[in-house]
Formats: sequence, structure tokens, C-alpha cells
Amino acid sequence: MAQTSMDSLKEQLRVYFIMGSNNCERSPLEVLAEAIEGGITMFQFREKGKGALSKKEQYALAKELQALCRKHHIPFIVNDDVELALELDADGVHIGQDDERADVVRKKIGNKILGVSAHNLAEAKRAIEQGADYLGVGPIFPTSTKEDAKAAQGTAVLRLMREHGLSIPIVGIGGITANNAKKVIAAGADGVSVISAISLAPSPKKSAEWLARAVSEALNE
Ligand SMILES: Cc1ncc(COP(=O)(O)OP(=O)(O)O)c(N)n1
Ligand SMILES: Cc1ncsc1CCOP(=O)(O)O
Ligand SMILES: [Mg+2]
Repeated sequence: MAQTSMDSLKEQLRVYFIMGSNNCERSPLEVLAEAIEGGITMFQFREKGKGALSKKEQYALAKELQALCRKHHIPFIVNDDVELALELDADGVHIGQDDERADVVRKKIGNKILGVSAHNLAEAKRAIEQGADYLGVGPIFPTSTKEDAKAAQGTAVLRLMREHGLSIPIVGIGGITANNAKKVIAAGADGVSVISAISLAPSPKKSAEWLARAVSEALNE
């Protein structure tokens, strides 16, 4: 990836909000609208786990959320479901170690954004070789949002990836809030990805603002 595209992707990853209908206690569309007002920079549609919508309902919700993102120039990424991403002409796809291989997905999606989860250096290096544009690294802190999440590993893994010369855009994920976001950036991430810190916040707008402020302060320190 060219340096300028890498730099602009790093900016887009600063406050990366992930959400499905079952992560909210109210209308996902309202939650996303407030999160956008608060300053999120990227959005991932992740409809999975207990209470997830049927395929048909997922498509309808994704369409609405995507339209809102488009209106505000927020990149819209689909989790796991490459076919849905292609059907929607989404801006990108995020896949993990248990999903389709990154090089196979890269061939299917052309130059759309490809995010890959990595839990350690070896997975990170392989994801880069297979064509990832950015990495989602974690869980950094304990999370109860993802049922099958691995154990929290702290920020050391981010530092290790940078010490080994990886320059790819990276977001930390798992248990991140405005109170611990600075540690994630200080360890080498370009941004933070969060679900519950925004989706369950009394004010998704304020929560997004606080996260954006913490990230921006940490990047300038
Ligand atoms: C930005 C980001 N990072 C990591 C993940 C987790 O992906 P995965 O390991 O495939 O787990 P599921 O989200 O599919 O349950 C993510 N979605 N986004
Ligand atoms: C999808 C995912 N992948 C690793 S942890 C996680 C859940 C993050 O949710 P939260 O921000 O609520 O801890
Ligand atoms: Mg996945």
C-alpha cells in the first residue's frame, strides 16, 4: 500500500466503532447517528452472537446504516460476511483467524479495505503477506462483548509488533474505553476499536467525543 493511502487509513482508524443490533439497547440507527456526531472515523457492521438478526433483516439494517455512513463520509466495513460486503458495495471487510483466508478474500474484494484480526506477531506477519490493509489486535483488555474472545493480553503485543518493524495501520480492540485508550495508542496503535464503550453508553455522542479526544491527545504526546 502506498504511504499516503496508509497514512489516510491510519486517520480513518482513529475511532473505529463496531456494532450490531444486539449490542444496543435502543435503535442501532440512532446510536450510529449519535456516534457519528461525536466523531467516530470508521464503522463496522458486525451482526453476530445471541439475538442476531436473520440474513434478510441483516441486509435491511446494513443498508440503512451504510446510507448513514455514506452521508457522513464514514467508511462502512462488514464483519465476516464477504458476500454481504460485495452485495452492498461496502468499503471493506474485516475477517479473523477463523474466517476465510485473507489472500482468498483479497482476491474477491479487489482494492476494498481488508482488515484482519491478529493476536500475535506470527499472525500479524502472515496477515500482511496475505494482503491485509490494517490489523485489529486484541483483546487488549477484558471484554464481555465477544463470547468466544481469547484472554486479554494487555498492550505489550502492540509494542512488540512495532518493535519488529511492522508499519501497517493497527487498531487495538477489546475492553477499550476513553479511560484506557491512551495506553493503546502509546503502545503503538493508530486507533481504537470499540463496541460497548459507545453502543451501551448513556450518550454515544459524548462517549465518541471522549474517545476521539483521548486518541488525539495520545497521538500528540
Ligand atoms: C477491528 C476489529 N478487530 C478485531 C475483530 C475481531 O474479529 P474476529 O476475530 O474474526 O472475531 P468476530 O468479530 O468475527 O467475532 C473485529 N471484528 N474488528
Ligand atoms: C469483536 C472483538 N474482538 C476482540 S474483542 C471484541 C469485542 C470488543 O467489544 P468491547 O469494545 O465491548 O470490549
Ligand atoms: Mg470474524
